[in-house]
Amino acid sequence: MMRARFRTVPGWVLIPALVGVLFVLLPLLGMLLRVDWASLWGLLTSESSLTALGLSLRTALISTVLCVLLGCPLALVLARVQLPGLRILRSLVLLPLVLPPVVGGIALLYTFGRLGLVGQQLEALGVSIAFSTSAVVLAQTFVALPFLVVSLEGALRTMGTRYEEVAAGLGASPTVALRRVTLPLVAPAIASGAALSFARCLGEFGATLTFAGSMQGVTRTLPLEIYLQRETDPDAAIALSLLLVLVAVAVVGFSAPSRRRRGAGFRAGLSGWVRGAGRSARGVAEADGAATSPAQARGADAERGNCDSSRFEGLSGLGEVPNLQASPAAGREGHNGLEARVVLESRGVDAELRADRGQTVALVGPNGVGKSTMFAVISGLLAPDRGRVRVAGNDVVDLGESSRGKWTPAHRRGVALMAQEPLLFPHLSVLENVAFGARCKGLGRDASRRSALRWLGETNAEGFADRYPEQLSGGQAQRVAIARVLAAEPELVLLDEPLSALDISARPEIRKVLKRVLAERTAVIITHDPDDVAELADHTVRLGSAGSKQLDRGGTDSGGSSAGSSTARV
Ligand SMILES: Nc1ncnc2c1ncn2[C@@H]1O[C@H](COP(=O)(O)OP(=O)(O)OP(=O)(O)O)[C@@H](O)[C@H]1O
Repeated sequence: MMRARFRTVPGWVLIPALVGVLFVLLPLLGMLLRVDWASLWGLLTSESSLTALGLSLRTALISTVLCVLLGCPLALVLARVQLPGLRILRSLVLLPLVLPPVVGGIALLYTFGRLGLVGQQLEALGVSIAFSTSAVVLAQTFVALPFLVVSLEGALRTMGTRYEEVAAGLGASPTVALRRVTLPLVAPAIASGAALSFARCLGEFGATLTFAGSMQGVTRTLPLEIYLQRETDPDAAIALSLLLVLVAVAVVGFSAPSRRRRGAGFRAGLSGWVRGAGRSARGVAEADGAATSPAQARGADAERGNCDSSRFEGLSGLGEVPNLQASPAAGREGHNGLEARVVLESRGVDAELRADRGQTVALVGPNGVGKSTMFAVISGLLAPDRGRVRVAGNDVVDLGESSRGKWTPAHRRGVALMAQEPLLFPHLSVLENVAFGARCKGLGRDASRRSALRWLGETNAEGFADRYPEQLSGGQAQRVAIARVLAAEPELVLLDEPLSALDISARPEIRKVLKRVLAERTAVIITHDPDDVAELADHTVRLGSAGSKQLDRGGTDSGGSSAGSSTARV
């Protein structure tokens, strides 16, 4: 019986799809029917066939290694670096994808041939490339490189940079983040790109014939051997073609994404994250056993983002805290908490933010006023037009007309940023995630793990140490993320709505954990939830169009003066 299910594809699409399948499979079937099965083995194991096969496999393997070595950096630059002219460079680099291979062969000949641009110099050094096995490798690499670049660049763009940003906050230099985060996360794309490149190398014909010629044992690869045999021994040509088809099927099968492969889990997680969904209210509610009715979901939405900052006015104060400008530490040169002044005109942000050492400041204000922008500048993810940021007494940013032009990279600031979604590294276990920061600081493997276990204990998450992030509920993942940030021992913790992706029933427990672990730490928390302010914050700063304002502990306007420029929109 046919199982009823929601269909996303109209039924008629199956007909042209089937024609497409037949279009590819029929010629292969036609060839299969012409195979002389009785003499197949003899034809495949003839000396000329084995020589050509061996040469093809050897050269394709070397070329694929070259593609990986050159293609990975190239894809990283194309996907991540912003330079003028990079789009044009990208089109040029990918040209071999659409160029007839014979044209590629001619281009290589006039570059590396005896009289070519580079070939002349090489000849003078006694190195001759054209019509050698090296020429085969060059021709194959030339045509196959774009396959790896395209496949990896796409994966890097889909992945975005947020995992690297988390890694930087935990103290990972760009090189460490590349080795421990980026490359493992895009490993499936590298593998499938390499498999495609390998297949392309195996099938390469036009560029090889033009640039390397067809000398048995030296440059005559399998496709060239097939072409030659077609003239003299069609049965041998068919047998070798069958062999090439089988190798291609195996390679394409390896490179095709499999639902069962672990990498697929990463990709699913990544694409969900790219969609900006994080964990949906429903998903988290199910994971944590919370209610999921539409009314509750609406309530959670209201809690999450669209909270008017005027709600904080109605809360009663929980204790008198000196206002920022009057704070004895504030404004002093030796202030060792946080002092930030940020101007970024393109986002309409001009604001100041201060936090005394060991205190938690709640940063509140309406949507779009610049709270996350402040965090991005303080943590080193975004450069302001002008501004100064001091963390624990050190200038980490000092940019402006009359300033020294100082910009400390994100991984050297001691500022850890925690976002709404936990963003645990999906390829690392919970224990490895939490040990990440300590490892970046150079601590040994065992010591890092011991420290990670201690922090997992602090956040009541030691029971998940051996699990992978995809095996955690939203609340559990957030507890692990808190442990990971604290295990990195940052000078300053920035929390950007850390509870808003959680169902409301999961929030009190995480809030309790945060209250405990943030005590005595310098922290700033962006929140739209008055409960967070009441329970976690020593001070509240509200950003708004009339300037940033110091509120007292419960969120009540304490009458403090504006912390931003009086003329500024904050
Ligand atoms: N990537 C970006 N590029 C350009 N402008 C941006 C970008 N992100 C945010 N902005 C703009 O910068 C301003 C400040 O945004 P920001 O995200 O810092 O506000 P926010 O106070 O954190 O808002 P929310 O409470 O909704 O998170 C807004 O006008 C927004 O449209």
